Amino acid sequence: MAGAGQVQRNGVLTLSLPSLDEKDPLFTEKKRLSHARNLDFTFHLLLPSPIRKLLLILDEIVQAARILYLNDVEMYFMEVDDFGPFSQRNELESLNAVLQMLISMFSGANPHEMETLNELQKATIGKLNSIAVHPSEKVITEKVDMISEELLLKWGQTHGAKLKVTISYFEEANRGVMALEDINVGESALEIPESIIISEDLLCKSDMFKVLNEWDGMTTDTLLLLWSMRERYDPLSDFKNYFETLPDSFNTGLSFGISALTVLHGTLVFEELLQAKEHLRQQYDLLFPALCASYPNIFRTELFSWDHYLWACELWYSNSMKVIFSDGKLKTCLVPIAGLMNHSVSPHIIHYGRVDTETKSLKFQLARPCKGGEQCYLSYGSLSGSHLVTFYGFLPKGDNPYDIIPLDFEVPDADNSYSQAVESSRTSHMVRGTWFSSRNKPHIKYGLPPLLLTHLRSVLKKGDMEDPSMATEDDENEVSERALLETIISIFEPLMEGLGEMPDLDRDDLSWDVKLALEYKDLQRRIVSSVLSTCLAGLEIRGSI
Ligand SMILES: C[S@@+](CC[C@H](N)C(=O)[O-])C[C@H]1O[C@@H](n2cnc3c(N)ncnc32)[C@H](O)[C@@H]1O
Repeated sequence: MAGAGQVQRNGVLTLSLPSLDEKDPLFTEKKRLSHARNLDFTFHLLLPSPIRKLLLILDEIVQAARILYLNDVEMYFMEVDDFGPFSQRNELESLNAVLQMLISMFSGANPHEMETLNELQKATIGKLNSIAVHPSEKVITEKVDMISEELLLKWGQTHGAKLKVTISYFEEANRGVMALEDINVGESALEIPESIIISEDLLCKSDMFKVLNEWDGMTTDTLLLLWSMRERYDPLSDFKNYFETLPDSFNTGLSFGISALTVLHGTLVFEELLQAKEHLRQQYDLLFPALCASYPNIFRTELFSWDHYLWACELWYSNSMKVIFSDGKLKTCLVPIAGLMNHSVSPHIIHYGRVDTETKSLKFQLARPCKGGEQCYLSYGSLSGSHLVTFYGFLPKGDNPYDIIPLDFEVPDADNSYSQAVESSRTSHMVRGTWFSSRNKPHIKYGLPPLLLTHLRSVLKKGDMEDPSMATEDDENEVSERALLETIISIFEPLMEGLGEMPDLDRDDLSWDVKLALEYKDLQRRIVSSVLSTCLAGLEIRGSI
């Protein structure tokens, strides 16, 4: 998306957000939505304008930016008369785009324009500061051994890393990074030189690369995995300081034991975990013991066990980032120091994917301010709880808007009348906790996604067509609304039964994996229960129960 503001000399200030990107998979949807809402991405301001008017225009600009930066889940759950905010991620992205647009206009602006831009910038920063965030976790202050982390920081700084953060211990997430001073929007909390980022570029220097390049089916990702398995134990590694800060075990879902898996039986993540683990085991069996037998000097048996392989997989799943390097190539990499940042649904940093070609460093710039002494959080992406449990081994605090339960309906037969009755051709739908829609938005009906309701109404309408009644239109609407709610209940009641009763256990005595599995199941129950409650409340209003 390219765009900028533009200052004109005739008392009109033209503000332009980036235009819609045709490569965006949601391009058509976003175009339709902005038309339907009468929103443009260019705004003309008559100068001078009273502050009240400026703030009204700013609201409109933010509304347009929200559409520009919607992702597929946010778009799916969007209600007809809901203008946002849609999520913290979307809000941060939108407000930062507005800020960038304003900043780009300062040079070349005359005093009147400058005054207006200043007012708009102040109001945008005010909006950023007022985003409700989940409180930062507490730093553990008692003496914790941080020798390897301190060595890592020193090593990074000698290689040119610039840091406004340090490494600390936190209650839930183990290590994380803490701001040493107040850091403002746009400032970098960390700058990591490209030269100390671990990527495929290192592989060509390795003897592994020479022998494995010809190995059937070898990919760069597998090469990186194998490289890190050996590098971890190499006392002469250039990245010794980095490897020494890594934990002995990662505790992701891929390491769940039988008891935790038993807890998860009947949930989505259960299948996801089994499949992921099975896939990794197959990959391992394709490589070992063959590699150890063919190249015993490079692949020492004791370093390439299944447990070591799983450790390396968990390392890359939970710690790697995708970054565009200064040569323009997108590479999966491990970024020393920055790899210690934790994820939050209220992150400070949302974009960190491109090496700055001037400084040849990866900058972690803040999208919202972070106070000195607080943990500085990253966004790992718009990830669901099941993905976070499987590949990262945690569930974030606070409401995660991407915690969805997918619902796949059968594809209607193309040439029967049923398919014509189904207005939406979409067959994959989803729900999430209805608290996301109902909170502060009392006009929203049921808190269930409009696309799902439309789909089910169409299916039910078809059912009625086969059995035409003599009822009036009002009666019909009332009957179909009840049928809709009853249908949703009939989908979700078995799901709730499948999740079973909450066991009455003292969780402090449980192992990390069983605790996490129970936490995940609680979350699923909360989501399903919110859907059932909203439908039951709807039926009650209609006097049906
Ligand atoms: C990139 S590392 C971050 C550094 C990590 N905390 C450590 O001490 O090595 C990612 C891992 O940190 C943990 N983590 C990240 N964000 C978290 C959060 N919000 N709550 C709990 N654990 C978190 C998870 O174990 C995850 O797999």
